[in-house]
Amino acid sequence: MNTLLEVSDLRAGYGRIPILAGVTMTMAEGEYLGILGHNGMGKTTLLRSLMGQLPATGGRVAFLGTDITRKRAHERARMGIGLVPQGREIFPDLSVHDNLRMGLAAARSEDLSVIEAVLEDFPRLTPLLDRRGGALSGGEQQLLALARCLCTKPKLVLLDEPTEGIQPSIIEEMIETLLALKKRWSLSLVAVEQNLEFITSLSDRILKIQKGRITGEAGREELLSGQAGMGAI
Ligand SMILES: Nc1ncnc2c1ncn2[C@@H]1O[C@H](COP(=O)(O)OP(=O)(O)OP(=O)(O)O)[C@@H](O)[C@H]1O
Repeated sequence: MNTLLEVSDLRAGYGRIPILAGVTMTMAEGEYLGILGHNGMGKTTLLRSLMGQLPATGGRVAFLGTDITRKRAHERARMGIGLVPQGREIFPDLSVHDNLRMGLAAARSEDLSVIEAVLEDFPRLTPLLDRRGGALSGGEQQLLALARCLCTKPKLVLLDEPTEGIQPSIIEEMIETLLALKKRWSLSLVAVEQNLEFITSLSDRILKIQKGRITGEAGREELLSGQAGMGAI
């Protein structure tokens, strides 16, 4: 498998406050990578930094062999990186269909067949296409945010705490959808989470983040057997 993402000693923060204190990690094309960490450990900061929304103050990020450390978010989006932010950030006053069209517009596309193709993996959204985004349940909004991101045809999706405040039945559906996407679209994923079950069901590998650094890999067996709960992270 080719290397998709190579992050070396990445540093970033807000103003003078350093948050990422030298993140180093590598992932292969087609891999689903989970990153597990408590509140405030830098998970969102890492994803924003990988997306280019937050400039690196040190280190290097390479995507498919190209150095993207200084590239801005829209350039990274064009290269195939998509972010589904925490809190979803859908457009509440636009219909579900128009939200998806905003995804297309972000990719400078008018090809509506992309929306149809994406909807095949999101049957729950099809009967809701005319409904206002803001009138969807939290779980439906999360599915919409993911579907909208897919309309940009990303190779790599960065998913920020998708299970936050969402019913278990929709979490199950999200896991099934993401696993189907992995096969059908050869998608790669970095998901940051605090939900152990979600991350273990989905990920090929799970890394632990602590105080802005990757501190090691969490074994899936170990996590599933409850030997290494969040207390061990
Ligand atoms: N815009 C900002 N300005 C200043 N500090 C920030 C900003 N955003 C986040 N921080 C700080 O950076 C640190 C890491 O935050 P981050 O959101 O990356 O953590 P997280 O692991 O995603 O946590 P959570 O699970 O609570 O979302 C925290 O101490 C947070 O207070």
